[in-house]
Amino acid sequence: MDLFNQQPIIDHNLLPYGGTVNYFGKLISKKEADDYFSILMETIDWRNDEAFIMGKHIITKRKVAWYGNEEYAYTYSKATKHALLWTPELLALKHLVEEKTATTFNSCLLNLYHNGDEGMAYHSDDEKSLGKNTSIASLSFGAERRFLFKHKQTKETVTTFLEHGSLLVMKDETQTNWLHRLPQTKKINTARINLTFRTMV
Ligand SMILES: O=C(O)CCC(=O)C(=O)O
Ligand SMILES: [Fe+2]
Repeated sequence: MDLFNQQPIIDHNLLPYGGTVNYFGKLISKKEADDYFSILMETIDWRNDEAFIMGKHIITKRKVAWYGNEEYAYTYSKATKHALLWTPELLALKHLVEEKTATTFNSCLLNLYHNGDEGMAYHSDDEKSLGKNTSIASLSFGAERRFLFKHKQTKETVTTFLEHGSLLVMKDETQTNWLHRLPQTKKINTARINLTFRTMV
């Protein structure tokens, strides 16, 4: 056994209480992450996200896509979406993430932020279709962006950075007790792709 070539055990929790967030850092080399970024840009069926919020039809600047083991249907903000079937690259990334986290996932929500003008407001991924205390594994490619957590009761915040080729895992009661967001920033004018692997129940 090569003791110097072992993967470090990721047991550091970014959250002080009420959930578990593990940041695995750069899991994928720069070269490979660059390749994934270009391939995902080209092969994913990117669409502007639609929602009906307080009677208004909203179309986001950010683009999204949804892939899975099956053509799952999912309704949120009164818009119904259907999952597409895995592309070869998404399937390879799913296997990599499953191996690192010892968890299985059956779907993936993808986000494309063209630049720092685009972000995501505070929310929890606590929809019924995800079940309680679900694990969500988030892979990032492209521009490094800040990522924040805010506790629903104490309002305490935790901040981290999501690097090119990195993996972040949110699990246990994280979605019950904490919100998360990707803040907009004037400092970034390049694109970021994010993949969140999830388990639909
Ligand atoms: O872009 C990110 O890192 C987070 C995306 C996110 O929170 C979500 O899709 O629910
Ligand atoms: Fe989220």
